[in-house]
Parts: sequence; C-alpha cells; structure tokens
Amino acid sequence: MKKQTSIGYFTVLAVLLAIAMSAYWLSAGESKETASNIFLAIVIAGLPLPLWLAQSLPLARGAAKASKANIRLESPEVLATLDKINALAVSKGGIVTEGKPYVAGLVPAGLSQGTLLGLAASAEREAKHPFGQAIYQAAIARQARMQPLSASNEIPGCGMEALINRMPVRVGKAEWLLEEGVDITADLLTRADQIAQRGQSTVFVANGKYCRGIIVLDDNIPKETTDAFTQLQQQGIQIVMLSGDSRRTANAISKQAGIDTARSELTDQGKAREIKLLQTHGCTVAMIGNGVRDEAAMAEADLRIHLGPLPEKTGDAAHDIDLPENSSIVLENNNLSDFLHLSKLSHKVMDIVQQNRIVALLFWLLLLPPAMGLVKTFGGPFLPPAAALTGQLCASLMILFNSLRA
Ligand SMILES: Nc1ncnc2c1ncn2[C@@H]1O[C@H](COP(=O)(O)OP(=O)(O)OP(=O)(O)O)[C@@H](O)[C@H]1O
Ligand SMILES: [Cu+]
Repeated sequence: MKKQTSIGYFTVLAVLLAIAMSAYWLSAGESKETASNIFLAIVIAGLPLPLWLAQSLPLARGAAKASKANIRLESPEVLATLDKINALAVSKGGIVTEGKPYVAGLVPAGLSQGTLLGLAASAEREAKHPFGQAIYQAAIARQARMQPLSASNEIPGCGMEALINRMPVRVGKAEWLLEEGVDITADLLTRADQIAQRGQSTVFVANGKYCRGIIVLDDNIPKETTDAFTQLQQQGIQIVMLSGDSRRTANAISKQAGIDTARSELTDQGKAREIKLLQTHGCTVAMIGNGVRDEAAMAEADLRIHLGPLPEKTGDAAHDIDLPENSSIVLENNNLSDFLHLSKLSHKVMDIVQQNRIVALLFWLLLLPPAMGLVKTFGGPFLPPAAALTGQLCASLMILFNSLRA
C-alpha cells in the first residue's frame, strides 16, 4: 500500500516539474512546440514505471515460485516483510512438538494405575485439549473402567472439571487445582518437577479435595523441526517458544529443540503480550500458532504462518484463496523447513529489488537533467520525447531481465 502512494507522488512530481520547466523555457524564448516537447520528455522520463516494476516484478516472480512449492502467500508483499523478520515465535504443542501427546506414565497416590487413568478419562470424555483427548484414548486402549459424568466444563489453560458420582473431579495443572482448594502433597509436587525436567508434561487428577495422582504426557520433537530451527538461527532469526505449560517442562523442551528463549505458563493474552514485547525491542516477528488459543498472539505478529494444508473448500468460489485465521503464509506441506526456504527466497528477491531500484534511479539521473534542459544551457540539445521513451523502455527491460533471476 505504501509503495502505491509513493508511486502516485512521483507521478504528480513529474507532471509538476514538467509544467514548471516548460513554462520556464517558454518564458526564456523557446517556441511553443519546443516547450511542449520539453513537457512530454520530462513527464516520460519522470514516470515511475521502472521504480514500480523494480519491486512488483521480483515479488510476483518469488510468489509464483513459492506457490509451486505449495506455499500460499496472502499477497506477494509478504515476501518484503519476511525479508525483515528476525524473530520467529512458535507454540509448543503441535509446532515444536509433533502435536500428538500420549500418556507416558501414571503416578497414582493410593489407588491403582488403572483406577487413576479411568477416573481422569471419565472427566476428559468431552475434552478439546490434546492432553484430555490423549488421556481418554489411553483409557480406552488400556480398557480402564470409566464412570458416567453428569456435567463437565473445560477451562482453557487450566484443565477439565466434571461431576462424577456427585463429586467434582478435576484434571489439570497444579496451580489451578491448588486455587480450587485441592490438597497436593509436597511429595507429588516434587515428583512432577522431576518429570517436567525431562521435558514431559504433567497433569494432576483430583477427586474432591484429594489429589489422586499425576498423569505424565509426552510428545515427540521431530528431528526435522530442530534442524529447521538451527538453520533459521544461522540466518539470524531468533526462535521464541510461547507455551501454556509449566516453566520446567517448557524449558526442557526448548533446550531439547535448540530454541533460544522459552516463555511459559502463558495465557492467550500473555502470548499476545510476548509478541508485542518482542516488537518493542525492535524485532519483526513471525508467528506459527496452533488453533483458536493462539489467535490473539497471531493477530499481533507481523506475519502469521499456518502450518499444514488448507481446510476443505466449502464450495463457494467467491474467494480464490481463503487463508485460515488471516494467515499471511500457509505452508501446505506441513513442513517447517519450507519456512526456511521461503525466508531464503525472500532475501534473494529483496536483493534483486534493491538492484532494480538502483537501475531505475540511474536512468532517472541519466534522462531527467537533459529533459529539463541542463545540456541546453551548455549549448547542447533538449532530450527528445522519443529518446526519453527509449530510455524508460531500456530501464524497464533491464529490470525485467534482472527480475527473472529471482
Ligand atoms: N483438558 C485438559 N486436561 C488436562 N489438562 C489441561 C486441559 N486443558 C488444559 N490443561 C492444562 O493447562 C495447561 C495449559 O494449557 P495450554 O493449552 O494453555 O498450553 P499447552 O497446550 O500445555 O502448551 P502450548 O500452548 O505451548 O501448546 C496444560 O499444560 C495442562 O496442564
Ligand atoms: Cu530482537
């Protein structure tokens, strides 16, 4: 958008300059015909067509290349922003990790493992959070005995509460259970800390006021993901993980994944604040988020990246590409290394834009002074409009061919 208005400015300037100079030469005794030629030559030489092509051609070329690699861009201008990105914010679940958590251990307190799992799964039956779903699936796989629930309520960022046998059963993070008045023994809290230091997540299960144990959840970190992080860091992009999980778990995972900074125990709004904080520190931030809970943070980021294929088309052809959650970039191959390739492409494209702008500038410097009559003051001719046109075409062609290298 900004580019568009500056193109408009340059056009107005060229016309004003043309009027002023032809009026000047008319008053200096030149014929009307010469004056109108001067007017034409200045307008043609001053038109910002090459300057406009300088950016739009390489960007369009880059966007076409990206599209071939199954990378959808909101607009080609996304590449210009991407060139400036120096921080990448990522969510933990589903971005750093595979996003397929599984129950990796049970730490019951005074009951059997099966009973603990069955109790938690009974509460998690309708859970949306991947942890809840993993617990429910594990209980089915292990044929743990489940009880009917009369009501349940999932509290985002905290856990699940359900009414089972007229008793409130809660499954979630320790801080939340403690707030709800649940007693958690120091021993269990220590166990959870030790588990978290391995990069696993823990959720506590409470029946009424009593904590019945811990469920340990694990989620793999794909090697391709850590490789992509390393290479992005080599390109000068710092990786920041934003997580709702505990500090110990988040720190351990970020260490395993080779991530620079981890921010943990964050709410939706907390994640959004972290993005703003990065920006006030001078960072241009891209974010790869995960689902509805990251929408607030995504909205703050300079670039919003969606990892994974586009949702099925609903059949209305009104929008040719309907990017989810206002994404700027969709990596349809669900591959983080595509972001790396796109980032490299953006640097190449913007280098070419820079060269093109120099070409456009040089031709201006070459054409405008003679068109204005600078050579005439030294006894030479005015620049004929046809020569101005040839010069502009020449600049545009040079820019076109240079842009093909993108
Ligand atoms: N249905 C649930 N069952 C059990 N625990 C839950 C549930 N929903 C949330 N929690 C607890 O709340 C914590 C925070 O959840 P949140 O969705 O904010 O982050 P996360 O999924 O752990 O991490 P990230 O945001 O990095 O992917 C979880 O780590 C978990 O302990
Ligand atoms: Cu920074």
